[in-house]
Amino acid sequence: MAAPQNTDRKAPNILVTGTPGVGKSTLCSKLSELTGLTWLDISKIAKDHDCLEGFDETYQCSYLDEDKLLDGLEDTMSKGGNIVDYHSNEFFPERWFDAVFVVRSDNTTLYDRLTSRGYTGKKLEDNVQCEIFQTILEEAKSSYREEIVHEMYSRTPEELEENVRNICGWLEGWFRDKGESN
Ligand SMILES: Nc1ncnc2c1ncn2[C@@H]1O[C@H](COP(=O)(O)OP(=O)(O)O)[C@@H](O)[C@H]1O
Repeated sequence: MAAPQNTDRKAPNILVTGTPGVGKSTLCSKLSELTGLTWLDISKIAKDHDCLEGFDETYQCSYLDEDKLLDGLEDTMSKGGNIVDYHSNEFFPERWFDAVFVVRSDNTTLYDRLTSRGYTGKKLEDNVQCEIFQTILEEAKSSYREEIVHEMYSRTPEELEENVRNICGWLEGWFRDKGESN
C-alpha cells in the first residue's frame, strides 16, 4: 500500500466507502474495536443531527444536507482518528482523509445481502448495477489522489480478516512515518 501522507493530525482519518451491502459497517465495527479509532456512521449521524431533507420515493430514503453535515464534522475530522463510513464519497473534503478504502463485492453476494435487507425493485437493481459498474470506486478515484485509494473485496469472513489486517498494517505504517518525521 502507498506511503501515508504527512499531516498535522495525531492519528489518521480513513474513509470506508462502497455500494450499500458490500460490508462497510462490518469492517468499520471491527476496525474501530481493534484500533480505537472512532467509527463515524454517516447515515446515522445525518439522521441523529437532522442533516436530512426531502424524500426520494424511488429509493425510499431522504436526501442528505451535505453542507450541514460537513460543517458539523469539521472539528472532529481536523483532530484525526476517525473512520468515516458512507456509501458515497465525492462530497467530503479531500483534505480530510489519509486513506480511502473502497469495499467491493460480487453481484450474486450483493444481491443476496440486499434482498435479505428488504431491498426490492429499482432500489435493488440500481445498487447491484452500481457495484457491477464500480461506480463508487470510480467516484473515489476521481475525488482523491489515486495512491491513497485502495480497493478491497469483502465477500467472505476470510476476506474480511485480511482487510482488517491490511488496514491495521497501513495504520502502523502511518504512525511509524509520523514518528520518524517528528
Ligand atoms: N466479509 C463478509 N463475509 C460475509 N458476510 C459479510 C461480510 N461483510 C459483510 N457481511 C454481511 O453482509 C451484510 C451487509 O454488511 P454491512 O456491513 O451492513 O454492509 P454495508 O455497511 O456496506 O451496507 C451483513 O449481513 C453482514 O453481516
